[in-house]
Amino acid sequence: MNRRDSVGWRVAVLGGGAWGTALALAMLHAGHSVRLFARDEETVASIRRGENPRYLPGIAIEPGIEATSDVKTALDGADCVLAVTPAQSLRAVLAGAKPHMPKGVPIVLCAKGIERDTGALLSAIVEEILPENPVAALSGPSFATDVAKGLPTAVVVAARDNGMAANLAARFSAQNLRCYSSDDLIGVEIGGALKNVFAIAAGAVSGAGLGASAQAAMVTRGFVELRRIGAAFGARPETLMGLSGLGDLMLTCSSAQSRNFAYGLALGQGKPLAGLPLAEGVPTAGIAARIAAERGIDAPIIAAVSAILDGTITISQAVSTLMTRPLKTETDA
Ligand SMILES: NC(=O)C1=CN([C@@H]2O[C@H](COP(=O)(O)OP(=O)(O)OC[C@H]3O[C@@H](n4cnc5c(N)ncnc54)[C@H](OP(=O)(O)O)[C@@H]3O)[C@@H](O)[C@H]2O)C=CC1
Ligand SMILES: O=C(CO)COP(=O)(O)O
Repeated sequence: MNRRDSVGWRVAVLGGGAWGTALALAMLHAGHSVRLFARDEETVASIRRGENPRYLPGIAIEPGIEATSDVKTALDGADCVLAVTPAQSLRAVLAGAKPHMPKGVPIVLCAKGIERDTGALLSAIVEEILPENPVAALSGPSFATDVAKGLPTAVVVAARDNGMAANLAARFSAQNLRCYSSDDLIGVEIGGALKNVFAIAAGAVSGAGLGASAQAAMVTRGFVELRRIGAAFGARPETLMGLSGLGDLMLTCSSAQSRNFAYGLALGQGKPLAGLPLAEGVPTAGIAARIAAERGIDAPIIAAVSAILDGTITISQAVSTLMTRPLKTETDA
């Protein structure tokens, strides 16, 4: 669909954090009416006042966004639902929303992660809890503050059905949000989930003062691991070379604006980690390491990040282990 043909939808956003609020603004700017569900009354009250100081300080929230702490109200009459809570709480949020979920409307995953306890991709959770709703994912290089400020970026919207992906991409696109479409749902999910693990690693490399060369080498070899795991899940290589793999990796592995990078930075500097903002790569590292081990996928950087986060090895031990692995050709599988 050409974006000119799209008419305003009623979009429900589940999640009143940084990304939920930024996407609510983006949807408003794309011509939709928006209801945002936040479980926290104070967040609802702030958004109604025109701000979300806890999650998006300094950003004005336009009055068109209707905030509510009642999920039924948020979902009533929705044409489309954006799921924007952390990956580890998606299951609980969808279970709470299920009795009020309009039948057949697309659920668009905007979280990035793999469920820690089950190894499930987020699309599998939607399909399990809401089998009557088609699932899509929106991912790519997009810091919430950038999008909320209306700075330009490009993302990808994926669904198994190409027509649905193209329809959603057309409807979500606005002057400063260019949405590409893809039918590689799994590829888009894997790219977004795993880049967070390498963003933590990049931050740790920076924080530990290992140098820009080490950082570039680590991100490049991390991308090899991302592609290996992606291949095992059936992701297409070109998807992982795109916005949701390489694009998001470039963004979050190079900027302390990334919460995952900032988490790694603190780790590398030996600073306290308690109280830092959400870093999705933390739970995803552990489960990704387990998945790689179980499937026999060589992913030493993911294993190292997981072990560092568990406290079983130090960063310098991890570096030593990675640097003394047997030599091989660069393109070995
Ligand atoms: N921020 C960003 O730049 C981007 C984030 N993302 C992804 O989006 C997802 C959400 O991130 P983000 O919005 O930034 O996170 P935040 O930490 O900013 O906000 C999380 C929000 O989810 C809510 N929440 C958490 N658990 C539940 C629950 N069980 N039920 C209802 N609400 C819940 C929180 O509510 P409460 O305040 O009550 O705890 C809060 O409103 C993550 O997967 C992230 O990787 C993707 C692209 C960009
Ligand atoms: O995914 C993001 C940007 O695309 C946001 O990354 P962080 O969660 O690391 O801030």
